[in-house]
Amino acid sequence: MRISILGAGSWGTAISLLLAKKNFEVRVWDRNDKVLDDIKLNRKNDRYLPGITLPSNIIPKYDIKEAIDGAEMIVVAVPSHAVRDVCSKIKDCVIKDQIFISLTKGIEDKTFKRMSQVIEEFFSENKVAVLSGPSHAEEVSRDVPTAVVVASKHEDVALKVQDTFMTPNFRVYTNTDIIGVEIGGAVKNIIALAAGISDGLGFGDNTKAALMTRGIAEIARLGIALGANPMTFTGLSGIGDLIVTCMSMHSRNRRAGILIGKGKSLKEALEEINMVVEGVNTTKSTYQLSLNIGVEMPITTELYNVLFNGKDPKLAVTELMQRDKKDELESMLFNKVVI
Ligand SMILES: NC(=O)c1ccc[n+]([C@@H]2O[C@H](COP(=O)([O-])OP(=O)(O)OC[C@H]3O[C@@H](n4cnc5c(N)ncnc54)[C@H](O)[C@@H]3O)[C@@H](O)[C@H]2O)c1
Ligand SMILES: O=P(O)(O)OC[C@H](O)CO
Repeated sequence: MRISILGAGSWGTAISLLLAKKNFEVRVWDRNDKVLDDIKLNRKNDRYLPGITLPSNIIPKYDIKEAIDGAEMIVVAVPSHAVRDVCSKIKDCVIKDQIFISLTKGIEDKTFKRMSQVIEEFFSENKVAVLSGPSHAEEVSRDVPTAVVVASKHEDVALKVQDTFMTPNFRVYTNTDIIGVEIGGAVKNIIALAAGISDGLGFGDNTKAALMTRGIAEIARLGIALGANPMTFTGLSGIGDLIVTCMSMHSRNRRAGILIGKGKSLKEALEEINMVVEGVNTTKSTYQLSLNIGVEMPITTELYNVLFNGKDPKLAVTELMQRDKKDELESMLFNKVVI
């Protein structure tokens, strides 16, 4: 089988390697020719996944149309702000049997669409799946045991993707709740940024546990309001991805947060990380979405003010701590409005 990967960043490259080890023909496209040159000439991607050798059945393609030609699956691995543009580049050459798999974690600015919805807007006749869960590229590329989830409205597609991606060290579960899987994967990046800020400010494990627990409560509140199954937030793309992103030093979101907590500006932090920090754009879109649909998201709101209104992170923490007194179970009664 031929599989096309659009985006040779860390995750696109790690997934290319996983699929290449399964002997698929993997065609990789990236907008950055230097990355493709490195794969072609040196069998490496030093910019995004240093120290990993890439086999010869990962074939770099400089022309995106050539990259998707004859592919049974098209894997979208670009940052969320680029998904619409990439879809528009291939809109005239996709055929309806090709399955899309989104690896991207984000909510589009202004439209508030999940990534699978952006893809479906262009390719309404194609089936779409989403692969998400706690999975840092650096560990997957070293075959560290990892469990993820594939979600699709179409069970046959979820099962096919599960078969295609599963390895002895990469365990893939299926889930039909694509809304919950995408909201969990996108919004945990907001909480990971906040957790990093807490670490950077020198707060402790108690603070981070509080952020994570109250974080999953607000992620679930939003997801359920959008029609997700509450159980999804107890799973790999809910609490699972939240744990790995808030705890791991591989996480770009957490690392950016640490830098901000230590006093760097958002711009300085992003320059230092030099890879996509999805939580920044997702904070903007999610904050606006939560206002639009009336879902209370206090951590997201405070982070929005820190990132975009210059609020002192310490004051944000103080204000989170001093909100009105609450009953825990009542505060977790989820909004039933479905939009
Ligand atoms: N890195 C991980 O461990 C990991 C794991 C799971 C999911 N993800 C998700 O995968 C997505 C991609 O992340 P990544 O870690 O591979 O990012 P990255 O920063 O490592 O690489 C980004 C890639 O996207 C390309 N790109 C950037 N802007 C573009 C544009 N405007 N048009 C086309 N291409 C563009 C870059 O050339 C680069 O190849 C994100 O949504 C991320 O949340 C990442
Ligand atoms: O490095 P991050 O923070 O973008 O997180 C990567 C993945 O989403 C972890 O599952």
